[in-house]
Amino acid sequence: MKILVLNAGSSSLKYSLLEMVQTKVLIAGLLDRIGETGSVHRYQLANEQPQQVAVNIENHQQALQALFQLLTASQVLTDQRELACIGHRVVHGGEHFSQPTLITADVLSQLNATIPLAPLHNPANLLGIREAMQQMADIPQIAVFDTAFHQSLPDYAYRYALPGDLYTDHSVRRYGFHGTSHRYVAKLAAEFLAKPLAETNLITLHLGNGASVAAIANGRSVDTSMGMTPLEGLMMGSRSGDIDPAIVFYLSRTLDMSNADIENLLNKASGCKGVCGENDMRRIHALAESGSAEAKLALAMYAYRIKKYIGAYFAVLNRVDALVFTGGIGENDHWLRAACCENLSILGISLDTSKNLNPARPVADISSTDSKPAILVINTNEELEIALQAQACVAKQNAA
Ligand SMILES: Nc1ncnc2c1ncn2[C@@H]1O[C@H](COP(=O)(O)OP(=O)(O)O)[C@@H](O)[C@H]1O
Ligand SMILES: CC(=O)OP(=O)(O)O
Ligand SMILES: [Mg+2]
Repeated sequence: MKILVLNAGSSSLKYSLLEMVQTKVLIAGLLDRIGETGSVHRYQLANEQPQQVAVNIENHQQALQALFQLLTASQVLTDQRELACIGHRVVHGGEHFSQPTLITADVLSQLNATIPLAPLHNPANLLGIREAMQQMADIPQIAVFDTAFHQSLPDYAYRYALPGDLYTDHSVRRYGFHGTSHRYVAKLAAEFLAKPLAETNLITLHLGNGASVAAIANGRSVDTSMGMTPLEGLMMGSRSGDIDPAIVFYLSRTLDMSNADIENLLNKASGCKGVCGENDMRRIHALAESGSAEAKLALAMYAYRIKKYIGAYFAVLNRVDALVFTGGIGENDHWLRAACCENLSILGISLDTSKNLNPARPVADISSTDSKPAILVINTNEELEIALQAQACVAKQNAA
């Protein structure tokens, strides 16, 4: 049984084709710079070297066509009908969607209504869905939401201290994101700790280009750092994370910046990029090693903010079975993991320096024997989690 997972961004299409019986990735790739000059199709077939092909892709329609040509040519999918379903990553599901959902015309129009909540993400996700429905009308298409796992937050965690009608009439609340990843690593963590997920308390740190923390009580998300949009919370590659909202008025009033300028500043030119000019963590370390004071400051700020959330979520959870590091940075950056765990003996956190240097894959405990919580490094797999959830959704539909 094969499932195609699509993650459509405004100028990119990420995909994975999975064989579900052996849970094997047959091919995974990325078409980027859609609609710009110099599009590149990067992909890797199972057990082969990564490939990179220059292509001319003007829109998402052409991107999907190029993808299907490649799937056929490389013989990983000879006929669309081999697909059990297509799983789509949808960043924002609003309050309506807390489960993976079979996409119908009705669902599409409800998804359209979420666009004002996620203007930077959902329009592109929907473009990918529409195009896939055009080109593969007979294959069930399932939406899997980044927000879904966090629908279990209690009201005192998801409400902002704003007038009530902004919530009741305008849906202004914390939603949280990266739920697919937080959920996936939570399952693996519980398995590793040999505890039922429903009895496991965790702090999961998803640290990639976007970054978020979740407090998980008895297997359910009870708080998370991202908010109504993926801009709140931790300092990220190019997003500011938490700031005083009054800075926005100051920028508008004093620097005469437009809403669009400020939105762009906070999303694309802030975070690590704003502080040291670089958003890729590997390059930030290289800059810091070559003596850049700004890069050192960015690293110190990045780790400091994570530590503050760890402290806060200990207070939320009371008992923490494990701290989980995941995402490109969480999985690979031993310096950062050490910096986040430094001087947290008050919480019983104690890292084993040598285990931290080279953790086993896909799950490793890098805590020292006297640490109270385990400290786990877990490779996330959002594509696999989306495929598993899409598969379960189709099975439920078929049973109904
Ligand atoms: N070995 C490494 N050391 C430090 N950072 C790394 C390493 N490998 C990848 N990263 C960082 O991971 C980040 C990307 O994370 P990833 O989860 O792939 O992003 P995305 O959110 O786009 O999926 C980048 O900042 C990259 O520099
Ligand atoms: C929701 C979000 O922040 O996603 P990403 O990390 O992929 O940008
Ligand atoms: Mg990612």
